[in-house]
Amino acid sequence: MNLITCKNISFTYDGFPAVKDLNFSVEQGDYLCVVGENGAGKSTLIKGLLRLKKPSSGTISIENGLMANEIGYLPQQTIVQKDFPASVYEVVLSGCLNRLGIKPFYTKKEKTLVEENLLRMDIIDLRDRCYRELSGGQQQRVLLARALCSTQKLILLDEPAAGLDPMVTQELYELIRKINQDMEITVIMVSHDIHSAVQYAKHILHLYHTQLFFGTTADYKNSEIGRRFMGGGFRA
Ligand SMILES: Nc1ncnc2c1ncn2[C@@H]1O[C@H](COP(=O)(O)OP(=O)(O)OP(=O)(O)O)[C@@H](O)[C@H]1O
Repeated sequence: MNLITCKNISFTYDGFPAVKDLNFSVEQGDYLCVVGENGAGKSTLIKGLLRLKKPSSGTISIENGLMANEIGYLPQQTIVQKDFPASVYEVVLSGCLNRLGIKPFYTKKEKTLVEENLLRMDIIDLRDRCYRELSGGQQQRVLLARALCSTQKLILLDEPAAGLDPMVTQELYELIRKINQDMEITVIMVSHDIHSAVQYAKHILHLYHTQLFFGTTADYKNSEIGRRFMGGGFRA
């Protein structure tokens, strides 16, 4: 069953094309990696899926009862975000904002959800620590727990492993795999790490200002573009 269907979507900035003619769909339970070189249009697409940026043409259909505010999002980390002066608990609790509705305060239900996700991400011991004092890997676990408070259906991750050392990166990918397999949450992840992308993802979307490939990971590995990109010798 499709969760997201994109038909002929294009995005522009001030009239200049950023990425165009994207046609792909994401099924419930899928794990899609969006790959491509710098400036290919990956983050722009993520902003489109989050409704932060409107396509200049084409349609994005969000289906199967998924509301736009039920998407968990782990943004690309900026210096400012890394320096956020709040406790781990507060950062994770803020992921429940979309559940508040007209309620003025968080209830036991949201607080229980926060505890569950702190446990799932193995960061319960960090709950009272200041977010900005944590290591990069710990910060990403906090942001994953926050994203899981926002959704039971879909998480979007923009370069979650950027700046992490190889061991912490592997641990993070394993956590994301568990979120996908054990919690049955659909994953859409932007990644520069093509080798891990083909190790974990079920589908690959390769962009370079347009769609160069969309299909299963097995087909991507056997494709000309997949072989070239994995070999490091890719030029569009
Ligand atoms: N706010 C903006 N204003 C103008 N142009 C932009 C803006 N954001 C992105 N672009 C342009 O849109 C194109 C796609 O950028 P985007 O950030 O989506 O690529 P990306 O694949 O995510 O790159 P990276 O891997 O470096 O993060 C690029 O040509 C970029 O210069």
